[in-house]
Amino acid sequence: MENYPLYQIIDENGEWVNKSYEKELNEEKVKEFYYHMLRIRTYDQKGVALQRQGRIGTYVPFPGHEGAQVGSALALSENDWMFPTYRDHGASLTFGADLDRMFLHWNGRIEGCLPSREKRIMPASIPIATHLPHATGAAIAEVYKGTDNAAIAYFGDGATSEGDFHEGLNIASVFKAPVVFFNQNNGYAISLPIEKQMNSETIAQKAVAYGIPGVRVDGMDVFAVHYAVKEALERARKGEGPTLIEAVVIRFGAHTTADDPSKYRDQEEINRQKEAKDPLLRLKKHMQFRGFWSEEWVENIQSDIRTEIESAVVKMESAPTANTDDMFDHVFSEPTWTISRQKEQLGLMGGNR
Ligand SMILES: Cc1ncc(C[n+]2csc(CCOP(=O)(O)OP(=O)(O)O)c2C)c(N)n1
Ligand SMILES: [Mg+2]
Repeated sequence: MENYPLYQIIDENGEWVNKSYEKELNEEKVKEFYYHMLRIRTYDQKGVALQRQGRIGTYVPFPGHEGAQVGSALALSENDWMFPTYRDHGASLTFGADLDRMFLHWNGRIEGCLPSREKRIMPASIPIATHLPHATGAAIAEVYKGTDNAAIAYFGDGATSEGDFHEGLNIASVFKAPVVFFNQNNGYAISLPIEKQMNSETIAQKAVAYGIPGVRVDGMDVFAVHYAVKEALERARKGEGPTLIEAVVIRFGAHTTADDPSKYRDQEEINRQKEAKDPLLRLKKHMQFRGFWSEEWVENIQSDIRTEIESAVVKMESAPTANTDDMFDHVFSEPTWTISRQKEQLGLMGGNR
């Protein structure tokens, strides 16, 4: 742990721990962070509500992760590559994914599942860690093309126990690929606590095995995440290779809406943590003491965000029902016989075309 101290810029009271970026963190920039965190939280609340009302399928909530997702996404440059997981739609939205299409994704429409047209954002990886070698490949391709674009891969603590994590980091370090491995350590892989998942004290220390820098950052501190990722991206663009960042976060909600966390976590403790550690609350306290906070400003942005989200929901609900053929048509460019057979069987069972 001593070798990987937790990097912080503001503490739980919103006060400075480290003033290195004080000048850059002016009112406009601080408000930009808050705006995006509020936007993705509002989106997330809508996602859970829609699932509970039976209007979308399973939804993956991310409260507690807002600082990590916004801080990292706002560190990227226009043409960088983002490789998110199922929990990182907050990061995708912040980087520029289309909100309307994000809701279509939850409704099973194919338009919502294809790579983003707006930005270099890959479809969310549901298989754990399989996208880490892909991110490494995209980063190496940018080196071949002679650009200074980089890639960022998002993944959880559980993902670091997968072979693909090792393969992605190993090859990236050998080729000095411009990629940032951005881990959100929320201490759980579904219901499995981290102590039962791994024997290492931190995730950052796993960087040693690949000869790359490992950075441990307070993931509830949006500023600390932002500058840790920015510094890693700068190293990547200079040809200095990958970095492993461990952002320590608390997942306030369920793993997905199909999970009941009261079976394996003390809900009272979570409620205490929400009050003490919420990344939005921390930023609000910081803004208050710097005189940047205004209720009127928050009400205005909140109202704009609600309008934007409600309009996306209307578009989602007026879109045609998802076509079951889409599940098969986008797996291979030429379908294998097993895929063709499954598609035919589902059609006979009354698949939806
Ligand atoms: C290759 C693979 N194995 C197992 C699963 C089932 N699974 C879904 S989420 C999950 C836990 C992942 O935990 P973590 O990496 O910590 O991410 P988090 O959900 O906490 O964001 C598992 C095992 C999967 N999706 N893919
Ligand atoms: Mg986890």
